[in-house]
Amino acid sequence: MFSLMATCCGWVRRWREPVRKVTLVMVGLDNAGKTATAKGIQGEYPEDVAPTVGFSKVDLRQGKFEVTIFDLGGGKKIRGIWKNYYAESYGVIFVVDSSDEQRMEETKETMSEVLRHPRISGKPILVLANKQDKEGALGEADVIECLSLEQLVNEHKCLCQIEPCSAVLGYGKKIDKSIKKGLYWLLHIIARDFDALNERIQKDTMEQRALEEQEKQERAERVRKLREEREQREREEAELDGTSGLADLDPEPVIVNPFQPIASVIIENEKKLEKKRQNMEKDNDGCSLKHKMDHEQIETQSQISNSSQRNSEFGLVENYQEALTQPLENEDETDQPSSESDNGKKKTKKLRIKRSHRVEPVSTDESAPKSPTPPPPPPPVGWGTPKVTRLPKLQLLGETRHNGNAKGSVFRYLCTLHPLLFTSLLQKTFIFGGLSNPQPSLSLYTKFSILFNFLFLNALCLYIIWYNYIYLRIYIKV
Ligand SMILES: Nc1nc2c(ncn2[C@@H]2O[C@H](COP(=O)(O)OP(=O)(O)OP(=O)(O)O)[C@@H](O)[C@H]2O)c(=O)[nH]1
Ligand SMILES: [Mg+2]
Repeated sequence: MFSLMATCCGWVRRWREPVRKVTLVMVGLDNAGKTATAKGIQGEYPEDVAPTVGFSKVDLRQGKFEVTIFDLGGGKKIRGIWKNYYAESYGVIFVVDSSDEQRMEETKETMSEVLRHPRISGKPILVLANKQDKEGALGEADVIECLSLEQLVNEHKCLCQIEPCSAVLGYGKKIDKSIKKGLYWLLHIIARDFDALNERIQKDTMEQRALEEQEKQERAERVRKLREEREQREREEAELDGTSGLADLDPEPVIVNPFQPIASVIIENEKKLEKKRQNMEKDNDGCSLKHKMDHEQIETQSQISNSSQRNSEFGLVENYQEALTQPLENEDETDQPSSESDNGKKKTKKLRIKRSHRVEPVSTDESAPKSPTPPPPPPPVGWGTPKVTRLPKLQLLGETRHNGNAKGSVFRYLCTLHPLLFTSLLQKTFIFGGLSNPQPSLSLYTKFSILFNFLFLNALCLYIIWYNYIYLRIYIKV
């Protein structure tokens, strides 16, 4: 009777207990099965899990506990973040891949590191020897032995429970009972020492937050200093640049600017051409005509360089020279008799263009016999816009000045534009034996067809005449 009453009192006491928020950390090497286990606890299908980068959070209600599990990524590079979660955790779930014997040493070191941490030492730890479903997986005793678990937990005064399990066997209510049992044990231990643990966690959390705040301020200070240093450096560099700008004024070897004005390049090219020509002159001293021609060429080139069509390319200048040389030479040949006959007249030089592909020998020998009928010189062409023989401006008929009357103009216009009229007239004479009838023996059918044709064409012509007459009336006051 008394025992029944005591049990009832226990139930009532537990029922009246406040809801406790508990935070747990789930750690272990990568690929151990942490996320699969967490998913199974949460009631989700534990397969199709990807490696955790950072952490994932699982919330569940277990009796009077609101449990939050931080499933932390187990990769080597992520393990550094584990310590950030130690302060607020009431206990640890350490997942071990029992089937991976080769990584047991690494697992042992990692576990030792965790338990050694001041914010974990003394807190309860649940070791899940996972992947028991796999062939060759180590049993509970082997895992304890491999990890030297007893020694570790004794060393760090941690209450420990090991559960051989498989995270993929089931999930939710059908989760592996070992996982469920292990979780109950952990929560039970936490509940038992909750007040002491809670006090420690509050303290550790405050310290952790203070530490984080301090680190944050230190980081901000570091960033500020770095920024100031950078700004200072930039200012100094700017000042240095300013002084170096003045230093540029000092006479120092000047690097020749490759981008020079186009005019200077042309002048330079002209000088080069002149030098070339002078060399050629030396080779041919006796030729005064050539000298004269060269002089003219140089003059012409200077005109070119002054014109708007300036070109800095040396090659192009040479092309112009070639184009100019040939006409000048030809001109010399053709103008020779006139200059001999009439020296007093002022000679106007005209540039003439020849087709570049036509090559004519330069006649340096003046005494050479000339052809009796020299070819007519090519038409003169200037460097400006060539003169075009313009067509007479089109005018309206009404605006043209004719000697005859306007009606005569209309008739001429119609007769010119519509030869059909004349065709029909010819047909008329042809059929009815007018002026000439070359085929008098035509059949009646042919005559009718021609007559029909004649009538149709006449009608068409009349329509055209009428249309033109109406159209032209607009322009001509008949
Ligand atoms: N056979 C078997 N496979 C499991 C078991 N638990 C997890 N796995 C598989 O092991 C692989 C890794 O599982 P995870 O849960 O991602 O491992 P983890 O510890 O979270 O890995 P990290 O997130 O990288 O730290 C997955 O392919 C799971 O399906 C198990 O009990 N048995
Ligand atoms: Mg994971």
